[in-house]
Order: sequence, then structure tokens, then C-alpha cells
Amino acid sequence: MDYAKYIKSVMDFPTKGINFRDITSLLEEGPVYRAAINDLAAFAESKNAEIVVGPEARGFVIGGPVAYSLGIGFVPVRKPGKLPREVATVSYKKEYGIDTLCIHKDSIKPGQRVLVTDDLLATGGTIEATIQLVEQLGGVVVGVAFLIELTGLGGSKLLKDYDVLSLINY
Ligand SMILES: O=P(O)(O)OC[C@H]1O[C@H](OP(=O)(O)OP(=O)(O)O)[C@H](O)[C@@H]1O
Ligand SMILES: Nc1ncnc2[nH]cnc12
Repeated sequence: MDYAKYIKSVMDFPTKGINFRDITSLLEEGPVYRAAINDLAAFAESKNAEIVVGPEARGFVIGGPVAYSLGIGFVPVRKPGKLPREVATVSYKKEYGIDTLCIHKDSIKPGQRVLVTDDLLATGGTIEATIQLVEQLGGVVVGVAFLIELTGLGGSKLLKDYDVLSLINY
């Protein structure tokens, strides 16, 4: 399926110079959303993933349905102050300043096979931090899956040691 034709591109959002790739127009098309989830789920299944991990917020829109379709669990990675139990944290560099992400410490079992997923790979900071959290807990990242990969921003270099699937490349 030609998923790219369902993505709307919005220049200068959220700041000047950014070409924002808006996934909401794809999500609005039920059969297209379902086909994309099915493709990502088939990849996860081919890696024998036992659990799915996705970062707030758009990673939930992808990771939740992938986990549901395979009948496996979903683990949210969230900003500080959102998860109620004991968390592991990692700080990572964004374009401006530092951000932090958290995961429940008991959410992944050592050796568990994990699919990490998000809507979009840009510089890779978010997904790298998410992978670090999974690995801190002893999880084994068996695949990393995106709807969209923005090539040329360096994200894929950070993922060279992992099996990566991206349904759309810009
Ligand atoms: O590869 P990177 O440079 O880290 O960028 C990619 C991240 O940026 C977006 O999330 P954003 O931080 O805008 O948050 P949101 O999902 O809550 O909209 C997107 O959903 C990815 O998670
Ligand atoms: N260009 C972009 N479009 C949509 N989401 C993004 N997150 C980081 N860069 C993005």
C-alpha cells in the first residue's frame, strides 16, 4: 500500500523550517490505519516479539494496536511524573536542551523479546532513549518499527545494530 499519500506535509510547523509529517490524516482512514498496523505487527511477529514498547504520545497510537493485534502486552514510555510505580529514567539530548523519559521498572522481564515502536524517526533521540530504558531493564530489542523515517537526520545511524522497519521514507 502507498501509505505516503495519506500523510499530509505541513511546512513551518511547529517552527519555521520544519516540514511536519502529519500522521493524523492516515489515522482517519480506517482501512489504511489497519493495514499499516498489520504490516508492523507482521514484522513484530516475524521477530517473535513478546511485548511492545512505545514512547508518549504518538508511539501509543502505533504500539497499542500492534500489541493488541498480536495479543501481547504494551508498555508505555512516558515523561516524568506520569507513571505511578517505581521507574527507570533516561535523559537525552533534544535539539534544544535535555529531556527525560521513564518506564515502569517491573514492566519488562530480563531476556524478554521487545518490539520498540513509534510513529516517526527523525534525529533518533526519542527512540534511542526508549531502547536504553528497555535494555536497562534487561529486555532484548528484537526490532524497531516506524510508520515514517526521515532519512538524512541521522536517526538510522543510531539504529545500525538493530533490525528496523519503516513503512514510509522521506
Ligand atoms: O527522532 P526524534 O528527533 O527524537 O523525533 C521523533 C519524535 O518526535 C515526535 O514526538 P514529539 O516529541 O513531538 O512528541 P508527541 O509524540 O507527544 O507529539 C515523534 O512522535 C517522535 O517520538
Ligand atoms: N518533521 C517531523 N514531522 C512530524 N513529527 C516530527 N517529529 C520530529 N520531527 C518531525
